[in-house]
Amino acid sequence: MKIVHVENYDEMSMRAARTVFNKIVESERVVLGLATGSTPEKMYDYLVDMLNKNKVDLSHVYTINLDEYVGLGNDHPQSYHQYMNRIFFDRVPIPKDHTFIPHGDAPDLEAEVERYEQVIEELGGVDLQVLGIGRNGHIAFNEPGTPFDSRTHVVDLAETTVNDNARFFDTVEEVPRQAITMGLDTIMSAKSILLLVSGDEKEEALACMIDCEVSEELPATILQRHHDVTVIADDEALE
Ligand SMILES: O=P(O)(O)OC[C@H]1O[C@](O)(CO)[C@@H](O)[C@@H]1O
Repeated sequence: MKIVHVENYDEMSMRAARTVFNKIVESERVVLGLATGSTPEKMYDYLVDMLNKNKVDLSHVYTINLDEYVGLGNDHPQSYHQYMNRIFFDRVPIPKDHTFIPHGDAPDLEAEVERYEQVIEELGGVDLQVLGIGRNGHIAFNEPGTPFDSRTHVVDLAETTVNDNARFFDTVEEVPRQAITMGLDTIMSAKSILLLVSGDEKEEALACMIDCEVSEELPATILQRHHDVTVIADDEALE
């Protein structure tokens, strides 16, 4: 695991954007695994600037997102579909039919998780997976206790996650209690992983991810077993 220690959120975002940009321009075809949440927001801003300034053609780029809330339709303002449109897809010339996110309002959730795994397989797997980490050590929406061999599945969100994500909704009652998420084994199948960590509220989870024994109680520890993980973390997260 390679740890890149940066000063602050801005530098983390710039470095991450550069890594994704380089991957895009150096590849003939690339599948990016994308994350949502607060952490990657500025990375997307920088990436949009870099792609547009350099007039990069994106017809060879495919994206597959980690997760989506159960019960939110693709048009719901707090859905990850809308987050991705706002922050990235609507701002760059990526073909919309190259972008994939689970459907949180699918009538048959089990069929939806199977469909999503099939999509990943048909794309040929993820080349570069961008990840954040939750305060409780979750990656994507894989909460503590999630089996390491999990593929895309439906999860019950931990109370801490519901509370943490309440800031994106008007009230905590509006936060969905379930999500569809890529599993830990799905994430570990990515060829390389870029984990972004910023802020002192992530300090404990990050320290444990690096040093604790690998355990399903802190899902991110599984990354210790991946052969190509780069962590970009700022001062506050590493202190
Ligand atoms: O970046 P944030 O908003 O702190 O979230 C951390 C992680 O939590 C999630 O938003 C899920 O709760 C992940 O998608 C994200 O990587």
